[in-house]
Amino acid sequence: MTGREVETDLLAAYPYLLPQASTPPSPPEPDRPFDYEAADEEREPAVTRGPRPDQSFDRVLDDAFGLVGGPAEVSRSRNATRGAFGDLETSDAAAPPPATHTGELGWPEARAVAARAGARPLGTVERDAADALGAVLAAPLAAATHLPAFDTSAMDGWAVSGPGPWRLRTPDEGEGLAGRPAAAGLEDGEAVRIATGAPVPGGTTAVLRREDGVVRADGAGLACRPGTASPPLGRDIRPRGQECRSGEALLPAGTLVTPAVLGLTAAAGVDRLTVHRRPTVELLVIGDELLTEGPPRDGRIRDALGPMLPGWLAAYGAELTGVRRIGDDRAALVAALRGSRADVVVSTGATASGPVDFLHPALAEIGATLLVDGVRVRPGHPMLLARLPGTGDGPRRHLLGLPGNPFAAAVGAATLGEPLLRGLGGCPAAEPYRVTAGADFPGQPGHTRLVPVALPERGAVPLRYDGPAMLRGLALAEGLAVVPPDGVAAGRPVAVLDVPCG
Ligand SMILES: Nc1nc2c(c(=O)[nH]1)N[C@H]1C(S)=C(S)[C@@H](COP(=O)(O)OP(=O)(O)OC[C@H]3O[C@@H](n4cnc5c(N)ncnc54)[C@H](O)[C@@H]3O)O[C@H]1N2
Ligand code: MOO
Repeated sequence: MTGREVETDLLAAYPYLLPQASTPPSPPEPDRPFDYEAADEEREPAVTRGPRPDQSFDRVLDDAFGLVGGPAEVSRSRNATRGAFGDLETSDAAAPPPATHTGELGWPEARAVAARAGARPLGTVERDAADALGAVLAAPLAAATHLPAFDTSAMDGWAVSGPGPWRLRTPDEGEGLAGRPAAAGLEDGEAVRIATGAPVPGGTTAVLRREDGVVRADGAGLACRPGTASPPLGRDIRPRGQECRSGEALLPAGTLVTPAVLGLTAAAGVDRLTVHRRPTVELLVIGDELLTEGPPRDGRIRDALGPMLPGWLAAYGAELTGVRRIGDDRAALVAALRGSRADVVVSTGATASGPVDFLHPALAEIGATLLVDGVRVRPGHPMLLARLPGTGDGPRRHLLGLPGNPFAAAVGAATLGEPLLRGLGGCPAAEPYRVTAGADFPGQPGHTRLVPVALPERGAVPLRYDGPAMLRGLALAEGLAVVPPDGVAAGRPVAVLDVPCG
């Protein structure tokens, strides 16, 4: 990269910004290895199998459930599909269609399918507030007290009654301290020392701040600092019920329980919360080549997704029950899928069609139903979503299959994992927000691109090292730009998804 390619100010702030799209590619630098990822991307065909972009969404959904082909095939599969996806309306009774490759969906349609799969929350539970962090309120949070619970001093100083000067009570007569009952009521013309947070005594008309009062030499009198007036009625008193009344709804159902919500819950005197049950997730990291420590060696590489995905999935509302590593072994994969009790099994790798990519055959073997089988997105197109076979009256269970390439896996989690997990946890997926594009974002015909971006003042700017197997761009990203097939020109709005950072 040369200084000509990147604006100097942005380069200083974000050393990994992508060069401007209009800039011609620079020749390989002698000390840099050949960029196989970029070369692969260039060789990719513009459009892959799957429905054409102009097809209606209904048609796209039909394709997703294997309803492609002639009328006979449609009528054969229709019922099975109702039992599967539209589990939306019906039971597990109908036999699911086999888990074979179907058609890729467009990015918005795939997200919509994942959102529908998660549309019915898993039920509500009552929890100690501290255990509800990350869950979603299933009932409004109602205050168990007025807030403040009593008239409270907002400053250190003196509670005074009427205009000064005042007779100052001695410490022996009692002072106003936080955590103690209010001092005895004040007569007109009396004052008593008081601390921030202490209940103000009856008869108080204002609090005089410590820096605004002067105590007489004998300690028995108090006056305002020379040149200042007595504080007006109510000054520096927080009146009882200023923030809320007892029983008042402070937060609506559907609110995510954040650390601030826990603080408000405690302040309002509430100990237990009714929340939507968070979906339990088991992470299956698949691949013989994966190491869990040390540098890559003997053709093996480090597992990047075991360390990365738990935080991402938790940010989407998942309650992780475990990370299991399995080799490229179909029987082990089938056993892991059959053995898991998690609401959502998230797997990494084995989605493509390599000799040991066993996810599709394993799903077919256990009778899973493919809801999404590939998405027209770069990277991450082999991602998939399947419904796992029925568990009687229990809640529906799903398999989210993320591609093995690490950035592709992140794109899969953001595309399908977010709407699925948030929905199951009782909270709709966050809509992408709009940001001005700070550079041209070239499109890829027929495909959506998810691009890691920095968000400097001038708008969203793509980061370098965004190849499917790379995490260097993502690790610096403040968002993921959703670039439609025809691209976004600099100065136009571009949709951006949050990158979990918790
Ligand atoms: N003939 C085709 N081959 C491939 C296609 C295709 O359409 N036709 N798609 C490519 C794309 S795109 C992707 S993405 C990958 C998806 O592969 P899999 O999901 O089957 O994953 P693997 O083959 O197991 O691994 C791919 C790649 O990622 C590395 N990997 C896997 N897991 C991890 C991990 N936990 N941490 C770090 N790296 C991981 C793995 O070593 C491979 O290099 O398929 C393409 N092929
Ligand atoms: O190369 Mo793949 O686009 O999904 O990572």
